[in-house]
Amino acid sequence: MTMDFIDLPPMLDATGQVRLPGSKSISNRTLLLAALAEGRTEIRDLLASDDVERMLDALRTLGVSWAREGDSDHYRVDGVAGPFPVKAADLFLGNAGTAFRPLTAALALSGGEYRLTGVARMHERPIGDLVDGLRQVGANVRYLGVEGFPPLHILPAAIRPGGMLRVRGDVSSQFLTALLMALPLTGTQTTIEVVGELISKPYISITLDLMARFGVEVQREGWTRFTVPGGARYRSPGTLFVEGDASSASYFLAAGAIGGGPVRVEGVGRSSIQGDVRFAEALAELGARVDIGDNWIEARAPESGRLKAFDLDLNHIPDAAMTLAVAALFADGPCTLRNIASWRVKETDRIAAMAKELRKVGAAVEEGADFLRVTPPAKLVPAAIDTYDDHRMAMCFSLVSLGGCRVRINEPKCVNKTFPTYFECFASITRPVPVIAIDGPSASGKGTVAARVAAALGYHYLDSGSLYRLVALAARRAELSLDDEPALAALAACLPARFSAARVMLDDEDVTDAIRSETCSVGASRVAALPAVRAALLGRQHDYRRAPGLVAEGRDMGSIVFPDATVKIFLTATVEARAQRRYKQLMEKGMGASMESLLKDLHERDARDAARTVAPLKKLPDAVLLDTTKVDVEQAVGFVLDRVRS
Ligand SMILES: Nc1ncnc2c1ncn2[C@@H]1O[C@H](COP(=O)(O)OP(=O)(O)OP(=O)(O)O)[C@@H](O)[C@H]1O
Ligand SMILES: Nc1ccn([C@@H]2O[C@H](COP(=O)(O)O)[C@@H](O)[C@H]2O)c(=O)n1
Repeated sequence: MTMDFIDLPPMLDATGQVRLPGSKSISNRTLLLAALAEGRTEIRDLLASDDVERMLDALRTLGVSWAREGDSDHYRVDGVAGPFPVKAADLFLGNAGTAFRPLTAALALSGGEYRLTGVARMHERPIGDLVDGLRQVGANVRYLGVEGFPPLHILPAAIRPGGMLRVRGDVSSQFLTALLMALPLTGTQTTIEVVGELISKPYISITLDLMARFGVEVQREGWTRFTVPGGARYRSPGTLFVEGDASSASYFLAAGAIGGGPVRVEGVGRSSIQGDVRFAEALAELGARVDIGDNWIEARAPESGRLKAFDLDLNHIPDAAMTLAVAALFADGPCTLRNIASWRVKETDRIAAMAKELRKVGAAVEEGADFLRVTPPAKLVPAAIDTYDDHRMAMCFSLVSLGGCRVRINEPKCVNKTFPTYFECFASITRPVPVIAIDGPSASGKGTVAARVAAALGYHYLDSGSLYRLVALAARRAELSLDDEPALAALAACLPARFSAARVMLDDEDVTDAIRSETCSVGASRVAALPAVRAALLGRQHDYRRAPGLVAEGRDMGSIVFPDATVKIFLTATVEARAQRRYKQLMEKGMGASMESLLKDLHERDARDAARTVAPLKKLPDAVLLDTTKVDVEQAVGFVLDRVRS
């Protein structure tokens, strides 16, 4: 099976504005409350994502009528004014904790028979504390697999009126949320006592706030006792606007703090009911300059340019805290994230996953049951990041690209869980390090023009042909056959080559002239036709992309190596003109040559470069043609610079 991935190039900076998608926590809570309420609720700006779809699908199966206004994010839900009318159903809830837990509670009190299943990871996420709580009021909930975990079988039961039930608060606050939202279905006063220290309290605040908007005021004594009044019934508030997702805001605010900024997120602000808006405070403690309005937050890099090391208790912002773990890569010292044990039972074991992936980019990481300590590396290392079907892993690690380091995000579609357009939004506020790609046949003048353009712009310069020439030379010295693809690829992967000033070194030998010999030219063109050799040289070429920019020349710069190049030039000249230039060049270097053999060699190399199956030389539709047959070097350089500046 092939792995899907997205490659993020190193970014120059981050600045701009993002309209946030709706909050997942508010969207799924609002849908459930609207479904159980009396009357019609108009929900504006509902999040469009996998988790919300799971909830919408389930509600429809359970007999709730809802409709979407065209393609918009506006929905109309006709509440059923009490327990669900459909009394038997099988529900698949994916990996949506915000659907699974509250629906479990609401269905356990609905007097029907239901089976609730999810993806494999959902079946590894504990639910025993919620089931124990529901059993205390008489609910009949059974485990279909492992005791304490989904899938669940819910059966009709006589719910005992009133009284008291106890639930653990130190594993997931969603258990308490689920009970609170479901208990009004009993119609009797019930008090919930929280056992253990309640984690993620701000999420309970969201629950209480939304219940109140639907007409049910829960009495709270600290964070230990919650009383749902008798006779409480949900009533539609009419229209309800879903705030932007504060956890999703964290990636963009961190981008502003790391990549210069300012980056502004719209949809959350001072008046938000989401606990994760307090990520902005944490970022400010790291030295970022943060401004906040009623419905927006903006972040910029610290005055000093570098984030400060931190040691923070992040229990109140468990989701957004993940963003801080990656922001730690950009801090001026070791950073500690404390009180994050709940990460272990999320979409994946986030402490273990975060530690493993941070190490890949060069950080030193210490992990404990409920903490992470991240020591940033002196220099980030390009890596392929695994995402564990966890949207937040994918979104967090996009920030690595702001450290001048390319990063590959494996299985990026996991962002669909909460933010399907995440990578488009990230692209809209970031500027990749620009690349000018100049491709063309041998002796067309690519190298000469590219080097001058790079000098004029102060950019780095990549002569990709020299890498193939080096492989050919090293292969000859190692007496490798030019047909032995695996051996040549292994050689290419660890080529001991260095480029210093205008000299090319192989080990400690200056091979600048040696790689220009006709034998190396022919050898280069042969090894360049081997896919494994090309693949082995790809990462090395990508590493040339560094701020402030790169001019790269070769045969496949615009097509394969830097397909997102800002400017693509196909530089060519007639084969006769090219042969003459090469002849003159060799004569000037005191090297003998014959026009006849040069013409033959160019014809052969052109044919081989154009005919090979991998990365064949050809002009791309998005490349600009520059024929230099009758154009001198100055004019050619001017042409490219005009394109870059236009
Ligand atoms: N527009 C031009 N007019 C005349 N001579 C040129 C022009 N462009 C380049 N040259 C000369 O042609 C010779 C070959 O150019 P250069 O080495 O830059 O080509 P190249 O395309 O990089 O070749 P290769 O692919 O073999 O490395 C050089 O001596 C260079 O000075
Ligand atoms: N991107 C590239 C660059 C070069 N090649 C092959 O290497 C040979 C030598 O390149 P020069 O630019 O130094 O002439 C060339 O003939 C190509 O076969 C390539 O495939 N891709």
